[in-house]
Amino acid sequence: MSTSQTVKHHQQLTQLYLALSQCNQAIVQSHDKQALFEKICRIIVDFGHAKLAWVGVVSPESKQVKVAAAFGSGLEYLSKITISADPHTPNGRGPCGLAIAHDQPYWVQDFQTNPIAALWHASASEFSWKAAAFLPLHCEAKVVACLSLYTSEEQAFDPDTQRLLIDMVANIDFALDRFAVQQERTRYQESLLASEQRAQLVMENALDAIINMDAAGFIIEWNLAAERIFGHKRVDVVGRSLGEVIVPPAYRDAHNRGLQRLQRSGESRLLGRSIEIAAMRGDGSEFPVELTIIEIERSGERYYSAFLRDITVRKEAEQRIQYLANYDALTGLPNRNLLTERVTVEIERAWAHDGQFALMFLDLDHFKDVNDSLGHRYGDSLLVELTKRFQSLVRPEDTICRLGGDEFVFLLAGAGHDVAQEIVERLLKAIEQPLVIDQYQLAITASVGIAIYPEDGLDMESLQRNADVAMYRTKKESRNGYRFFSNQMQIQTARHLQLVNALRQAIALGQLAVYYQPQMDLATHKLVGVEALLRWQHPTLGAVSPAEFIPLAESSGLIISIGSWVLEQAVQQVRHWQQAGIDAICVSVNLSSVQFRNPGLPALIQQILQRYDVAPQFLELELTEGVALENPEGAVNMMDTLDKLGIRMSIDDFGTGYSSLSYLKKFKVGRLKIDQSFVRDISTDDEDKAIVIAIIHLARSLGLKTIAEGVETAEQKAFLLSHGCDEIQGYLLSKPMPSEQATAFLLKHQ
Ligand SMILES: Nc1nc2c(ncn2[C@@H]2O[C@H](COP(=O)(O)O[C@H]3[C@@H](O)[C@H](n4cnc5c(=O)[nH]c(N)nc54)O[C@@H]3COP(=O)(O)O)[C@@H](O)[C@H]2O)c(=O)[nH]1
Repeated sequence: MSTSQTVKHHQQLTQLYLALSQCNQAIVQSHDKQALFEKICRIIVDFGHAKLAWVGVVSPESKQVKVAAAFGSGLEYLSKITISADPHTPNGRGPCGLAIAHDQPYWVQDFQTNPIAALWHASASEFSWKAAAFLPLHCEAKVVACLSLYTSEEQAFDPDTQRLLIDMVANIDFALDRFAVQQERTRYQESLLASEQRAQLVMENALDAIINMDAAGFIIEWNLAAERIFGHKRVDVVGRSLGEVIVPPAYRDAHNRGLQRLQRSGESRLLGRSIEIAAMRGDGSEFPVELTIIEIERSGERYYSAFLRDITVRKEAEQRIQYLANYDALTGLPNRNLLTERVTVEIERAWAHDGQFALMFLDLDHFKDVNDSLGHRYGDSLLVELTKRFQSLVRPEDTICRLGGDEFVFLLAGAGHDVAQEIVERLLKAIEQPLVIDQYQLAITASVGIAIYPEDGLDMESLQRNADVAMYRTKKESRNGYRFFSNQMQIQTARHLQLVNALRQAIALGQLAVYYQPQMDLATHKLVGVEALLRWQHPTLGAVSPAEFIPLAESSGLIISIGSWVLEQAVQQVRHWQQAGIDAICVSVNLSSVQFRNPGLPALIQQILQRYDVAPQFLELELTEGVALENPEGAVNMMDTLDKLGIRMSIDDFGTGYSSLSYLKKFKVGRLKIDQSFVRDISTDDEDKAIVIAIIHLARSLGLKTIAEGVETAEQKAFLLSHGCDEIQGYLLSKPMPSEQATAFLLKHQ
């Protein structure tokens, strides 16, 4: 190198050192990379004798290099070019792109001729650039930008210059790292601030009480919800122990023990779990809360956040639901659910100690009448009043349950037959005492059935079923009384079930038949009628008595279809007889109360009579006293309607029931049938004689005829004739006969 060249080189290096020192000052003074890039470009041009310097930032996604800062001549050149760092595109394979892609400085000492810079030769000659350098800039060890500088001299970047520029770039890299750290720190601080502000907002607007404590359990934060829920102001509680402020005295020891364990071992059964506990308000009142505690570690210190929700309303609702699930809303008595639980406990107890207990079913007699006549309000009041009486009569260990309606069940703990009997008699006596509700004096009775564990059942279901069976037996036989369950009842219940099931199909299977028993006028000795009597011949059960199956047909509702069928058979039979020349015979058909209450009865009878073209006076309906007197007003109306249709009616089994003479006068009946129980011993029993004579006189005074049933002997017949009885029916004449036999009988005796 010549002397002049050496001097020039020396000057050039001096300039570059100056540029490096300026650059370092710029690094110290700049607060962000944009400002730094701008200063760097200016320094390189001003002190480094470059014609142009620019910094291009690489987009991580598109790899496009965008000018971030530039200084020097030929700035317009930068607006024309597109540079990329993607080596798959032509402008990505230039010196700038390669420097970025390979992460290495790229020195182009002959910029106007070097083929790598071919795309930029024209611009280079336009702006007289001879050499150029491209140096990747880094941030956190990644290439993020490129510093490009152009000189007017070829071969401008000798090794010393290159080293100085590389040092400069290393310093810029250091500055970029620092900016990144600062930026990250600023972002973190901003987000920390934001999250603290958010946390504060959440805390103050939370519906739940949020209480922060230090590790010793002293309150450090107390939000607005805590003020509202506990009735303590923040200023009054911060610094105080949580236990002292919100834990009721009864639980404070336990709270303190838990806190000590937490301090000792860092463990608590409460941490991170949600539990329900009792808390205390400022006024000392206790209330239930749901509590969750979490642990927070801040700068090596442990803190605790307690979240507390007032669950008073929820607890009350739960208690109400629990109550409704187990108690009857009207009387407050346990319901079936609770009874089941208590019976289960009682069974376990009795099983373990070889003990016993009683289950008692109580059903009020004719309670429906109270509801129907006075309204449900009175029905309800009656149940409530009776409940009070029951409660005063049982022992504390007993359970009274209302199943619904007028059905009560008593679980008499440890009670055997004698205790149960003593209690039920007390109860029945108490029920009988009239109850005064408003202006009404109500008299009611009850029917009770009792089953004893273990003889009448080992489980709730069988005890309940058997007590029910016994109760129904009481209802059927007497009402206002009680029965203990017996095996006989069980057998009967099973038979009843069997009969009802068989009866359902009896008509369809042709098992039913109507028999006819003749009736004779005592004065004329002429046959005046027949009674239609139903017979059931079952293939395996044999002949089933109507005395047994008619009540079952009534209680199961089957009597409606069976009764209609009997009516139709009887009327059809009359038609056949009339066609056969037997024309003065009236058929009497027994009518059950269920049929008699059916408003469709008159229309049904009319249809049947029309269908067989039989005049109404050839049909008589036999009603028992009970049927007629169950609802006398309704009976009078029904009888009036039937009477208007020309149908005859009689009162069956007269004398066995309680006859109201005032109603009897209003009933449109033509005959009273003297019950066979009075006829049976008429020759020997003076009382029966007197009753029969009285019935005959009564009938006569009301303008009614009398017919005696069950007449078996000539003696009975003679007695009845001598006392003015009009007609007789009984084995003396004939037993009930099937249709053909009855036809032959009538033909023979007419
Ligand atoms: N609702 C309906 N009830 C009916 C119907 N068919 C019959 N019944 C009722 O069933 C009860 C029993 O009837 P039954 O076994 O037929 O007994 C009747 C006669 O057979 C019997 N009787 C007749 N004469 C004598 C006699 O001289 N001695 C004697 N020991 N028994 C005799 O008496 C019963 C008469 O019944 P009733 O006149 O109706 O009181 C019975 O209550 C029938 O009413 C039906 O279709 N529907």
